[in-house]
Amino acid sequence: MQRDSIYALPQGQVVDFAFNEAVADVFPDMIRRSVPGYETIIALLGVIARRYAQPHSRIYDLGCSLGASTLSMAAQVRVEDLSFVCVDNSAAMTRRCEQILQRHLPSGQFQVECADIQAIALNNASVVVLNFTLQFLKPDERLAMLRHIYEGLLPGGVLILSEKLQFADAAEQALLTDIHLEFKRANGYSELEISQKRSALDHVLIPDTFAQHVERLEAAGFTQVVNWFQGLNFASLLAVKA
Ligand SMILES: C[S@@+](CC[C@H](N)C(=O)[O-])C[C@H]1O[C@@H](n2cnc3c(N)ncnc32)[C@H](O)[C@@H]1O
Ligand SMILES: O=C(O)C(=O)C[C@]1(C(=O)O)C=C[C@@H](O)C=C1
Repeated sequence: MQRDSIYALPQGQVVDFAFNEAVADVFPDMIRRSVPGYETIIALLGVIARRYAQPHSRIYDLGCSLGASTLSMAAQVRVEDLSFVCVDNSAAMTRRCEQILQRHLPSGQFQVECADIQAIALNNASVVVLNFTLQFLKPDERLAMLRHIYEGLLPGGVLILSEKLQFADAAEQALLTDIHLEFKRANGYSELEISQKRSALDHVLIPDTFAQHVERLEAAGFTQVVNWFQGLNFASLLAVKA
């Protein structure tokens, strides 16, 4: 695995974070060292998908990056005639994702699309995964995305939504941000790497509060919303369509 050193040297002006070739090259290392619980979430996604996957349906992995969620689900799910649709608008990601999935899954079982997840057709879905992707959409476009997913889900289908959280309570926000920075230091990131990445993500990753997520999921139509994981300021919810 290639080590992430993207922000190791001082950059005159830190540009907005983008999922480009350089990020795609180091992505597995970057996300493991940045998101507390990432590996656990990936492993448990598969277990959750196993419960909800329906025969003759599709699983959508939206903002798939290198396909980690799809690989975990494909290893767990055991139903007949199930296919995976993996979508990302970064060509650097989808090119690598296609190669990785080809090595692990039968070619008829998956498709990888380079597209905006807001523009894709979505239907016959038993499971939809947004693993750290919704946070990159403009806040005023997020409800429409969830409604689109809800419409494309089969009855009994599930959306698994993982996000970085922010907190309405200033003390809770400060405490969890602080421990998250300690987590990054413990994983070998320098102060310079941490601060440059924070500037790069500033207007790009806009987190919501847990309450905003629940309210938006309910507004989109989901009846059961459950917080199944939290590691510091990162959480994952599951939302079921009745
Ligand atoms: C943090 S990564 C997701 C990680 C991945 N789901 C995983 O579990 O390993 C976010 C991904 O979402 C993609 N993305 C962001 N906005 C998007 C959009 N509007 N349409 C498609 N992909 C998008 C990015 O290119 C990036 O690869
Ligand atoms: O908050 C941070 O510092 C992060 O790095 C978070 C985050 C994410 O949640 O997607 C941002 C970009 C990278 O893809 C990996 C992790």
